[in-house]
Amino acid sequence: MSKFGLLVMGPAGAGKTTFSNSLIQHLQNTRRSCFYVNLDPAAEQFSYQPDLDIRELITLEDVMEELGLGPNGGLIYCFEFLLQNLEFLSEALDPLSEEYLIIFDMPGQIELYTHIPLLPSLTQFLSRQGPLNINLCAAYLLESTFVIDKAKFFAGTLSAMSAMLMLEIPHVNILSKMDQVRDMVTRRELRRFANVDVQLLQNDEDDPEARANPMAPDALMSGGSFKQLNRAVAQLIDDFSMVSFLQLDVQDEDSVSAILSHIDDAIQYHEAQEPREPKDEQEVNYED
Ligand SMILES: Nc1nc2c(ncn2[C@@H]2O[C@H](COP(=O)(O)OP(=O)(O)OP(=O)(O)O)[C@@H](O)[C@H]2O)c(=O)[nH]1
Ligand SMILES: [Mg+2]
Repeated sequence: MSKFGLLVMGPAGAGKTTFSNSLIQHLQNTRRSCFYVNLDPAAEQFSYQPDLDIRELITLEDVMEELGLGPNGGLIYCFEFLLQNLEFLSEALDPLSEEYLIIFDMPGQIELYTHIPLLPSLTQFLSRQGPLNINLCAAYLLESTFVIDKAKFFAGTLSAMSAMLMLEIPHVNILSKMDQVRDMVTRRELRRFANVDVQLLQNDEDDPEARANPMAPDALMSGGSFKQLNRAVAQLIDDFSMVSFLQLDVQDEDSVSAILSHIDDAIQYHEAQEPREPKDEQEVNYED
């Protein structure tokens, strides 16, 4: 039988730990079991004490001090060390039953999600292709405040897409910290960002505000070669047409619950919890 797990990923400060905590709170409120794994070797404080913590194996601080590495090199060393000591994960996770949702709270270094092949190796080990046989889903968080600066938003969208393509596991993208943008952007506009309407990236050519303030980020985006780059990025995202975002407000339990429903669907959690039908007696007789 397989287990269930969620990799909470995304750039630094996107709200991964806060989301993990609100998810744990919601799971507890709805009497579901969860197992919280911190995989950030530089994490400092937690509202919920992790059930398993990479810092018991290795910490970024020790690596930086003892090997003289910087924070990014140090993080890569920590993940390589984890991959050489996978029994640290399997000893804790193997005994868990399929009722548990295992939440992996990941670090925010963006290179982990773009070009370094450490996460694919880790997911391979955790997922159904590996010995732990976990039905895994990735949740990629992007700060909703990025919608204020379209170039930033689309750069973030590309990083989400890169993680999706690299990990090859079910994936939900989430715009986090929605409380921070509700008063700044209309619902209609937010919907366009959530559905990744690539026209948003191309419309600035006719934007009078951009023309009035040529140094504003949106105006810079409409300059010659940048315009061409934007068109190419828009085309790329459009070609894949598989990026959209759910909207998360951690203060609102309904919002957390709606996101969990998407995750449950992706990992087919409820199907596994349904009691299995006893074999039809007639069918057994017929087979006999
Ligand atoms: N207003 C608001 N602030 C938030 C929300 N989620 C997180 N924050 C704040 O954003 C900051 C970063 O949140 P974290 O949850 O630590 O983000 P993280 O992605 O785990 O960060 P790293 O692990 O350092 O990459 C903290 O100051 C949080 O209080 C949110 O939904 N709304
Ligand atoms: Mg964190």
